[in-house]
Amino acid sequence: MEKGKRPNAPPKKGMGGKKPTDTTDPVKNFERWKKKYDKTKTRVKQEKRQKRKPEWLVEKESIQRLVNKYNEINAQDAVKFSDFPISKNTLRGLMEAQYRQPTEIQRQTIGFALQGKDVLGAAKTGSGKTLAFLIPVLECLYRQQWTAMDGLGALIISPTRELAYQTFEMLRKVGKNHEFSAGLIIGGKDLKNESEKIHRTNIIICTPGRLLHHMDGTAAFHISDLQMLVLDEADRILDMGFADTINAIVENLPKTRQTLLFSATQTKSVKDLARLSLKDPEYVWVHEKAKFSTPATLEQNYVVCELHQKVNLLFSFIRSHLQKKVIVFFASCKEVQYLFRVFCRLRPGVPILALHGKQQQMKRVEVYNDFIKRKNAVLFATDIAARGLDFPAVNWVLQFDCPEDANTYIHRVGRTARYKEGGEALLVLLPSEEQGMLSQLQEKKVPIDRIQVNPDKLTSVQQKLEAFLAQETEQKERAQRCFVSYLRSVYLMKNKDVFDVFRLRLQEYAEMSKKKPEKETKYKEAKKVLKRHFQVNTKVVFTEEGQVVQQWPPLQRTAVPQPEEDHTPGINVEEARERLRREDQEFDKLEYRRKVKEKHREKRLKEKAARRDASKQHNEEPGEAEEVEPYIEVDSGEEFDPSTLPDPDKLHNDSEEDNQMEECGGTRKRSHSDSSSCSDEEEEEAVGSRKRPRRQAASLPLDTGLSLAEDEELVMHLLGNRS
Ligand SMILES: Nc1ncnc2c1ncn2[C@@H]1O[C@H](COP(=O)(O)OP(=O)(O)OP(=O)(O)O)[C@@H](O)[C@H]1O
Repeated sequence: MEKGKRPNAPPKKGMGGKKPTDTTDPVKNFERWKKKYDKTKTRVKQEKRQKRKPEWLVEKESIQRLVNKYNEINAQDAVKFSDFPISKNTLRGLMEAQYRQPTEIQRQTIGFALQGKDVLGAAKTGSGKTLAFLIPVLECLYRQQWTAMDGLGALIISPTRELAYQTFEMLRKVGKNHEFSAGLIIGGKDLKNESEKIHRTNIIICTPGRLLHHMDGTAAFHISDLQMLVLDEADRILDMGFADTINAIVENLPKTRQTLLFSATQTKSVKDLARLSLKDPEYVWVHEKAKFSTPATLEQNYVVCELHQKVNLLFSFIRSHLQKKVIVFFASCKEVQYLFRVFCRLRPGVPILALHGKQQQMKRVEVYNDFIKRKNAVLFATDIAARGLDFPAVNWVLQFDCPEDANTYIHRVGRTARYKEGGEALLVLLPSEEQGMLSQLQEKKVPIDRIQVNPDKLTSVQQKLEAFLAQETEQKERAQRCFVSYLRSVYLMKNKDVFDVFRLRLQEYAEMSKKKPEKETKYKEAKKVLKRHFQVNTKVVFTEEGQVVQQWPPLQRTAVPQPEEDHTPGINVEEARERLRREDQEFDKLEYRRKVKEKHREKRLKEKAARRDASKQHNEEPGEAEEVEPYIEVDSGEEFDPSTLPDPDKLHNDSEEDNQMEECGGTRKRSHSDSSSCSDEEEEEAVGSRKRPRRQAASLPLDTGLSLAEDEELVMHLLGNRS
């Protein structure tokens, strides 16, 4: 008997009142040992068997285990990516790229997509839509153990090259542990090289025009096994005139595919596209009930500013935000090109970059990467940068020109305040645009306040601009074209409540200011400017015999007699301005007369052709009614189609900016770039209805697509304002 123990004391109770294990009973001990031994033996046996299995079988079994869990997915409870039945390879890729927890759109989409459903997804800008479709793409191909031999498995269509490039980079990051091949098929790259590789590519990220090109012309391009189609920024794809292209592409894809369609904004055309391309889709509209349609961390304001003060406002803004990263949006390529040059010369003290649709592809990528890397810089851009681009740490978005509509506004401001970060946005409105734009923004749940700018506090760059223009005829020409291009873009805007070219105060804008300072002051100012040694870029081309070749676009020939030579030192700005004004008037009148003549001639030809057709039809039997195809209509058709308008510069066969300064600020660097003018909807791959008339326009006399009376009204208005 043990010391201190009462003989009749009850046995001590363990947890739950169980009796303590009796270690003295040999039979029970043996049974316990046997059980453990059997368990270990089975495990070891299993492991051995597993080891003997070929790798593909092990993988197949693990895939099957994942697939079995698809029906149990509970998106509401998913906190980490690992809460979804996702392959180890994808999970590792996500972790390595520092993505641990899914965002709302990812949480709500991934489950449906894994279950094989079609999804129509919408969420605010910067909310992580890219991963919401990249993860299902990777899983879809992994599930099927897709290899290079299987060819194309997934197709991701983006509206712009930059967005396609960005998605490609993201795919490379999160998909790096898989063995799929991926390719970027966008315009501006070597078509032959693409064609050679295309049949071995499993995931293609592309822009619509280029894709159609390959579908039509590359023999090795097979899409019959396609498993998944993704349409990213679908509304933008349609806005850019790619509806027919997308229709043609979708028609050629196998019906058994899965389709995911994403956009930050929903439009009627997206719904039409969804109807045609998706089967019983799941609608994932993450922020449908949100109070505002823009990120909560974004602060938004607008200012009302007269047209002729806008450049001063921009300069003053940049000067007071030198340590920030800013994107400035303009309405057309011409404006970006012209103001980029002007601001380079003004040297605001921060690097300025320019991104627009008519730069060479290499240049575009270079600018894109450059802006990503910089801590403080200003990017002048057209709407090619408005959608989807994920530049890190952008502090400000300034909209120099009013956006086409509230959706474009939302996408533009979405370049800042991305994924939980903060950001600020400033919209510059003309007095005539204020009411119409504000009511649109309110309707779209955009919280925006008006702020006042004291005009006296603005730095005027007026004098400097005048000095540049007086120094450089070419620059003056660009300014004119920028002006016309701006007016044209305003004239072509559909929403006339906001954009009314006839309410613009053009005279002030054309002259920048009516105020005439003292003559002496101007002279002094011009001398000061000269002292600062502004470099003037000129390009002179010689023939082999050493003769100077006429520049292209042709310089505006002098239409007024040359004044006698002025021997005063420096520039007589007043005199130069007056002469330029008179030249403009004369030149415009001559041009106008020529265009009207052309127009009449063209009209006569058209009428003749119509008469010929009519008589032909009369002789023919009446045919059957045209078959109606279920294609998507983007526009109502009542509206005027701006794509039928040529760019005024196409008439000049614009190849002006060979020797363009592409970046300026701290360091000045010269580089070659092709650039001609375009407004930005003119992404050069646009092969749909928008592009073709444009190409023809380059060789035809000016056809604005408007009626003769409308043409005359617009031109008379412009001339009237300038005389
Ligand atoms: N789960 C996540 N965890 C952390 N960061 C994320 C996550 N998902 C996305 N991000 C980051 O959020 C940013 C925005 O993502 P993304 O570009 O996919 O947004 P978006 O919704 O497509 O925006 P937009 O509508 O402007 O195209 C990116 O920088 C991305 O790296």
